[in-house]
Amino acid sequence: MTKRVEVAAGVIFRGDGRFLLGQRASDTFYAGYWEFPGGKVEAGESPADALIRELDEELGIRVRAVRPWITREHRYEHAHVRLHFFEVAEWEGELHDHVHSALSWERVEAPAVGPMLPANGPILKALRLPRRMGITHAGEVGAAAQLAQIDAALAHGLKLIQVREPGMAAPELGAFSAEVVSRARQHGALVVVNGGVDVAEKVQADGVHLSAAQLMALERRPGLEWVGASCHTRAELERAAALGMDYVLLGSVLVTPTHPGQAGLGWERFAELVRGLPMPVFALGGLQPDDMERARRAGAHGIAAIRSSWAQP
Ligand SMILES: Nc1nc2c([nH]c(=O)n2[C@@H]2O[C@H](COP(=O)(O)OP(=O)(O)OP(=O)(O)O)[C@@H](O)[C@H]2O)c(=O)[nH]1
Repeated sequence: MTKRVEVAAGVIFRGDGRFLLGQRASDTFYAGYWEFPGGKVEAGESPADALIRELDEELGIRVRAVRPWITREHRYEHAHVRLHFFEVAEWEGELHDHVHSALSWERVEAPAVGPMLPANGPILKALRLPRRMGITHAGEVGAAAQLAQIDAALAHGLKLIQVREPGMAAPELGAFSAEVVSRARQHGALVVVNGGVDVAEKVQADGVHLSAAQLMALERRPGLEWVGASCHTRAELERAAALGMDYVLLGSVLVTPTHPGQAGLGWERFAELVRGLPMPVFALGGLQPDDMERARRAGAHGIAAIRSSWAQP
């Protein structure tokens, strides 16, 4: 039987948005491959404590705060590893590497070094996913007003939009989505369309967003670059993981104006539900831009919002 290994690894960002990779030394498995700093969890240690220890031993830095992010399993020839990825939120000290043959600060859009450890492909893809998702509500404000709000938000740096217009019939949804895609392209932003794979493909969106019901009925992941789904329960989250979704939305975290009588999950329950998942999770439901840190400390990749995404800054 292959041995099972728990590993903690950290994504360390610096001020210009680049993140750190290390090249494995010549006396290890996969020598020359690139990895996130980290290492094995020792008996009696939590993955977060292991990461703090490893980053001190490997890089000589003292980590003050980590955020749980994604957990993935991979079978190597030598071991079956479970990788607990964290984002390193606060650290001190100067980097002095003690274990890698080289270090490199890389851009999330396109890391230039390689090859990467085989388990890390989905992690690098997840890093490309923006932290904020704006969800449209043209059904409420009208298509022209929504497009104007999108232009303003794109100009202010929004990089991910979900077109969600349950009131539009297919032709109208197609025309509206095509408008959103053409505007987003000019800003290098991604668009996922909620409303079926056909519409998403027809308008050449970057991806498709599935409802929880569509997710539960799905047999295999559609072929678009980004496929995500809305989830409310652990069973839906597990189904999304099994089908290889690139991201999910989980909510409602707080009480929202659209569902006033419905209690929110709250951050504690949110954190419990997302623990150990292999894909990034956006927190959704009554959130404001400055809820970002709270969400990430609870294990979210970022936040998704309707109203607060389109409010004038
Ligand atoms: N640190 C780190 N390990 C990773 C990443 N991705 C990944 O698959 N791994 C795997 O997780 C394990 C990390 O263990 P390690 O770095 O403590 O140990 P190692 O393989 O160098 O061996 P050793 O400590 O026994 O000498 C290795 O099997 C490695 O291939 C990653 O991004 N960072």
